[in-house]
Amino acid sequence: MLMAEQFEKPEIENSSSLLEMKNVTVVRGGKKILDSVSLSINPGEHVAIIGPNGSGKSSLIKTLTKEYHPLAAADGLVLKIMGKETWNVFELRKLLGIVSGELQQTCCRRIGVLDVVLSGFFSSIGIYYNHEVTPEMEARAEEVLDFLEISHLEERPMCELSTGEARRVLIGRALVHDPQALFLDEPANSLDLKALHGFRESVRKIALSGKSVILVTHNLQDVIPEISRVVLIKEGKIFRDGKKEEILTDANLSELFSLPVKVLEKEGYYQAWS
Ligand SMILES: Nc1ncnc2c1ncn2[C@@H]1O[C@H](COP(=O)(O)OP(=O)(O)OP(=O)(O)O)[C@@H](O)[C@H]1O
Repeated sequence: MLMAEQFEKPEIENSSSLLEMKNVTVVRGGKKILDSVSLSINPGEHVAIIGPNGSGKSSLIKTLTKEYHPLAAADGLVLKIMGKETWNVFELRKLLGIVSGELQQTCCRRIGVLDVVLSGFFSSIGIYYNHEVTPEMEARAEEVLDFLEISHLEERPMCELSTGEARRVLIGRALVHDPQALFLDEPANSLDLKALHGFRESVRKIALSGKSVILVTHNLQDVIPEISRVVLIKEGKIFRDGKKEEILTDANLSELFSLPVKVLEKEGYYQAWS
């Protein structure tokens, strides 16, 4: 992953924090969907944000990507990403590689895999007449496909790929611009066992390469062993935050999901039974 250094990047302040949120409240449809959220994540840290359906996980990501805006009037509001409060949205989205089911649906068109990966340079979906794709960009896209072991898919259209293959291509799109962090929103939904295994191995490789992996999920099975910190979110509030082993307990998960839950750990992976 050396060639990424050749590409122009926005100036990032020398920050000790990848992400700093204090008192972030977001209101949508007359309801607080994030309620005084305070969360700080360091560069290189791998974190799982876990919560039930409707707890505010996607809203948290949308707040980071400036799709949702916090209530400016909140006391002591801080929302800094890589030390900065104000961002050009396109630059920001390049620096935060985001992979979600929503993005996968948007990309499910007759666009070739290589173009989808290249479009990560332009924060677009597909390549258009005004995009200048350089040989260096193509080489970088090929390098990313190779890193993710999906070079054989390069010429296939996205709409013909399996869910697992498409998910990995979107990781490639997110990685092509060498982001500081990879944000995965419900990444393993609808993957079968083999696809799940391949997907986890790719994410583990990225985590070990030094990038932050921020995983947002309701499924404990998605939590790769490299993740050491878990944040539980319930009804738009941070409910627990700490070391994975201390947070993923029967008591915490039962309270989070409002039903009796048993947590099992095996070889660094977790599962919840109810
Ligand atoms: N634009 C919006 N307008 C109105 N309500 C919204 C909006 N976006 C989110 N919400 C509400 O905010 C709450 C949190 O939604 P969010 O999508 O963040 O949950 P989630 O934890 O990602 O859920 P899931 O696991 O089902 O994807 C839900 O009650 C949802 O209906």
